[in-house]
Amino acid sequence: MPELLTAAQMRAREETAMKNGAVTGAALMERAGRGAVEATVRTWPDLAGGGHHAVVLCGPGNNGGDGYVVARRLADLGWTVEVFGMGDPQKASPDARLMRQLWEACGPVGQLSDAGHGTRPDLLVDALFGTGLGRAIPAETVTAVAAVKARSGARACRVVALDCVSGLDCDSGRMLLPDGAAPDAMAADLTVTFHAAKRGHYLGQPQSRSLEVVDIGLDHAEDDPRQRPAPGLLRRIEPGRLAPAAWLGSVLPVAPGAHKYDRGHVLVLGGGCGKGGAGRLAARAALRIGAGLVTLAVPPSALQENAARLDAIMLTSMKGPEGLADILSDSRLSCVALGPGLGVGEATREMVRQVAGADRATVLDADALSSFSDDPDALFGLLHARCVLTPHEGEFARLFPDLAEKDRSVSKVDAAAEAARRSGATVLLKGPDTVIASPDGAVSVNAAFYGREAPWLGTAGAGDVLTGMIAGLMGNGRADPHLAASAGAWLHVEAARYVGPGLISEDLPDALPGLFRSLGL
Ligand SMILES: NC(=O)C1=CN([C@@H]2O[C@H](COP(=O)(O)OP(=O)(O)OC[C@H]3O[C@@H](n4cnc5c(N)ncnc54)[C@H](O)[C@@H]3O)[C@@H](O)[C@H]2O)[C@@H](O)CC1
Ligand SMILES: [K+]
Repeated sequence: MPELLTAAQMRAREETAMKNGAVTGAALMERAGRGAVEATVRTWPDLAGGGHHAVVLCGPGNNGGDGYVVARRLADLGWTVEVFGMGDPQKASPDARLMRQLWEACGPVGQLSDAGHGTRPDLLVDALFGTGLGRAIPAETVTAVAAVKARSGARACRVVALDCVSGLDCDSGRMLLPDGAAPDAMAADLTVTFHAAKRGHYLGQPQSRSLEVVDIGLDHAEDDPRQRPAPGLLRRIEPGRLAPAAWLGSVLPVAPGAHKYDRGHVLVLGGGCGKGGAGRLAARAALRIGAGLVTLAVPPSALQENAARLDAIMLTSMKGPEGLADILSDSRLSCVALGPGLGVGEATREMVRQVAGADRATVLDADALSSFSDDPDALFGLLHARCVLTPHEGEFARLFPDLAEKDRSVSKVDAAAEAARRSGATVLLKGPDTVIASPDGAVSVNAAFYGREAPWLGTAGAGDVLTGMIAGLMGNGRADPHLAASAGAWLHVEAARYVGPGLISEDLPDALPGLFRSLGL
């Protein structure tokens, strides 16, 4: 699975290569600019060849340096290129200064304030700011981008951003914009980034429709998605260089000749009469993803309702928390999932105490988390390393108020990592950019961006299904909590995409067989 770098990690990679004498900064910049032009033409083949018109906006740093390379390369291809720059060239790095000079042999550099004059370009190149951004971008850059877009009238020109959309904090995914700017003021159609994607590309609201990573000749760390990510590095959940079947084959309980007991026995604690849908969704997902057996335990009053709805899922009666100890005494139960539909209060707290005390793989969601809003430390005191918490932002804020989204001073990655450290459990913080963090520092992100969008996954019960999927994966014992949560989150999005718009949560577990087939499993 590909790693996602912070700005500092990227700088360190570049500096190491330059110190080793493997490459010069100017050569990296040249490769970046050339790679950006190639990726642009690959994305829009109609832009191949000459005769097109580009406007390139160059910032004061090395991102601007990349922009001057792009301008020169496009001119070499026979394009008409207008370049507008900002900042004092004497203060730029030697590499950026060199690239500006090389461009100046081809054409002038105008003032950013003049970028609105002229005819509609075919391409706008945003080379204003990259990984060196330290604060909100200046208003003049937002004005210049708007002015070039306005040249285009109703037929918007294509926008390519070099390294990132200017204003993107490459570590947190936040947009650092001047007051009054629209959130999507700098939005691009394509981002071409260099060497590896940065964290910010996969966090928050994506500002670019697509993302291309181009190689600039730096070394890549070897990464095997079947292993835990190295602490300190953020991994994007994706099979990467492995085929999905090879990756998921290490996680899914599909070993030939396996007995149903080899595939795990998942216990789901379900809600009372009329509140059983969430538990049933989780139970069905656990069974569909491959658990050998799934038992749903419900209060006696809900037995009839559930008996009428279940076949392969076994049903047992549980007379409140007092009845749980007896059920948990079955040593073949390999994973317990609880929370969806359970209700908030002391009964649920007691169930969590007992389940955590049973020292089994455990997934805690929804009401199992919210029941500890008044005393999160009491929950953390119960948890162990085989627990996975699956909060959405609201549930997360109840357990970790100081890390809550609305006044989060750190990135979502750092918030989830701190939550995992504090709770001693793997924390899966939901969203289109789902972050999974474990107490040992392993962090992964599953982003439904860049062609993996599944907005229809925001539907009632989808979280209950995710709980069941992770429980099913943990129950068979082949995946540790981090890998099970990662694979569960990935499959959850893939299943939603497999079904498409119109999806309801009931569809998700039932999409798994077809999805598995399509993935070659
Ligand atoms: N270092 C290298 O060897 C390479 C760097 N590359 C490019 O270089 C970029 C990073 O370059 P830099 O570190 O120079 O960073 P940037 O080009 O992102 O910007 C840094 C410059 O902008 C100024 N600045 C930052 N925030 C500002 C704000 N809000 N308002 C006004 N000025 C602001 C800084 O003082 C500095 O002059 C990458 O994103 C990538 O595009 C690539 O060419 C690949 C090789
Ligand atoms: K940029």
